[in-house]
Amino acid sequence: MRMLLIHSDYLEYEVKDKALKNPEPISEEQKKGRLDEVLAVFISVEKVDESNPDEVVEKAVKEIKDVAEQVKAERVFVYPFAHLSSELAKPDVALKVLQKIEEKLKEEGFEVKRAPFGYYKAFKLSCKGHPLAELSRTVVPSGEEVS
Ligand SMILES: Nc1ncnc2c1ncn2[C@@H]1O[C@H](CO)[C@@H](NC(=O)[C@@H](N)CO)[C@H]1O
Repeated sequence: MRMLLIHSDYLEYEVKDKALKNPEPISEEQKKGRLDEVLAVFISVEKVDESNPDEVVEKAVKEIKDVAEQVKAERVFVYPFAHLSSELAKPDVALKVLQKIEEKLKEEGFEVKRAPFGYYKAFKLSCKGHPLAELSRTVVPSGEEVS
């Protein structure tokens, strides 16, 4: 899994079109979303993660929590982003992983939104620009190699 973490004044998105034949079903309300004072986490779930999705969820949540504590962010925006890897996991696995990351971050006490999966989306982001505002992390199941 590849993650790009951007500490932001805000992130907002608007769903534009289907990017998959069967995207995640969403309500009218989910077609737009915004969070202020947020750690935006753009995530590409990778094929290597398919060998142990639950473990990669745990590792990702740990990394996100660690960065959120460093930048003092209480909100997290989980953003499916298929552009950080050329070895993507299948959509059904990827969606489940992203849903679990969202769920576990909420259990940790964060306010969390997750952008809809399987769509083209317009988005606006205001990066804060401090030294820890732009970070990347890679997590893989134990025993797998980071490519
Ligand atoms: N392995 C994967 N990891 C993360 N997201 C994934 C994925 N496989 C499919 N998606 C989702 O389907 C859209 C089309 O690839 C993706 N859409 C996007 O990445 C938008 N930024 C538009 O390009 C994403 O929602």
